Amino acid sequence: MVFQPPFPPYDPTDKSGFSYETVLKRWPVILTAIVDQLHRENHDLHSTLGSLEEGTRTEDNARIEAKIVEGKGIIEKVGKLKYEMARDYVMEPIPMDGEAHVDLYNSELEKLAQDSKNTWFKAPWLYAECYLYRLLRSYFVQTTHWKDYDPFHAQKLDVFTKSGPSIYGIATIMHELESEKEALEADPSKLKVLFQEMIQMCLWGNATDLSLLTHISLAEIERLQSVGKEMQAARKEFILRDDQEKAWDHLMTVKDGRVDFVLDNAGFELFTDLVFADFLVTYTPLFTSLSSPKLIPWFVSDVTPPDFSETIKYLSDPSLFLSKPIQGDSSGQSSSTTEEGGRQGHLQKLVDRLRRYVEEEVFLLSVPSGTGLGGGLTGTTSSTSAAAAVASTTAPAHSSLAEFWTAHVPYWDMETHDRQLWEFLRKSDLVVFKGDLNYRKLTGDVSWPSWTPFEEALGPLAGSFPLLSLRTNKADVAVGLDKDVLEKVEEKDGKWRVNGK
Ligand SMILES: O=P(O)(O)OC[C@H]1O[C@](O)(CO)[C@@H](O)[C@@H]1O
Repeated sequence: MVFQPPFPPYDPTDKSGFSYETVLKRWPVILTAIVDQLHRENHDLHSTLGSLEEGTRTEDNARIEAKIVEGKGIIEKVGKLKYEMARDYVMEPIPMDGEAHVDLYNSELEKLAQDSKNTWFKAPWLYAECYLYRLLRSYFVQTTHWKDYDPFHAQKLDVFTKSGPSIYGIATIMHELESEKEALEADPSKLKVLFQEMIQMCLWGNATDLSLLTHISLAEIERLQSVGKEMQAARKEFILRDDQEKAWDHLMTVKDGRVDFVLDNAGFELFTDLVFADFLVTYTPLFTSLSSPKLIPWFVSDVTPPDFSETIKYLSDPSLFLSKPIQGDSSGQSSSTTEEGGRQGHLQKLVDRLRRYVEEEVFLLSVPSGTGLGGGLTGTTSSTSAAAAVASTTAPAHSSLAEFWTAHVPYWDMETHDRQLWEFLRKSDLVVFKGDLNYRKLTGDVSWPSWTPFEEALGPLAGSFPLLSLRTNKADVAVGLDKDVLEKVEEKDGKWRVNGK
């Protein structure tokens, strides 16, 4: 039985909504960026060919030429898609490309056709956006040479390299906290304050405005302890709600427990997720942290299995960040060498610990190591399956743990659509859903009145497992607000639903 919410889904037929703006302006930009990226790749391939001597036609040449032709084919498809989208054409069925969910997406498309909602400006936004990324994936999967290509990879890496200052800042905070470990462990109430600060840090990792990250230190923790809840609330600091306090109390008592992260963006946000996981497995009795990536390039910047390994690798490579200017440094002067070395040392220590957690399978990915795009194993597979440690007792086959996240299905239907995954998450001690899209899927992206309690908006998922949703607002749906708060926020900032602040 699928859940029927009492409100309609957001869709672009409401021209004042964010989905209209997205279909009209934002998706075309994303599609154009893919075309530009492919042109660049093809140009590079041409240059490679050009640099080879006349008459040296090798197998490699033939392969490069074939890849260029296929690249042109994808460019044409993306261009056609952009044309049709702008003109509100009917959305075509996804071709049988051998990867997940073709039938699921296409049968939903047929249902939408019955109500004449199977076009770009009429389909529910959540469905259409997920369909878009799945359709794009089919263009690559159907080729021989671009199957493993992530058209967003260069963008993800570029953003990551610009996050150096925030990454170093957090590494230094973690370093300082480590030196206070004894004081923290001796006083669980300090750890609770730290938990709420970690949630903040992990939350703002999802924002575009990284300046909202706070500085955490033992002194700051003690100050927060001393001012108490009312003062914190008055200063608009984030405080734990009662149910979050209960979740914390549970985490502190559970033995060999597991925290799950349903990941969102690669790079800096993934780094903050790993730091939060590091805090949880280091300071609570939690034993493992299992992260769920997306199996295909998704919403531009989401973490795929190759991104996960790459992030850990690049964090160890200072050259990636060191050339970048320090954000917020108005002096225009670069930091001193000693300072640089100190920051580098703090990051290295943190990264060594993260690496060790990965090696010791304290940090697990929900797919085997070496999983490539689409879920297949790449040639670089290591013998250990990352999911194996968990799988040995509790997990179903890896694809069941990963595929659901690239379906369009609201999470209230998780039990119906992917019972194995639902059962698996039921054994988790905390499931952290990162980012806006996960929030939209948790609430079904329907137009709930904003004072609807979060639990109600979760539908039948409520109570399945302890969950924490960390999202900076990038879509219209928002629930769980008191009416007076809603009124104030509407007055203060007309764009609060979508501007991520
Ligand atoms: O990375 P996040 O936080 O999930 O954001 C993705 C969100 O961004 C958007 O593209 C809007 O900015 C939404 O379509 C989507 O919900």
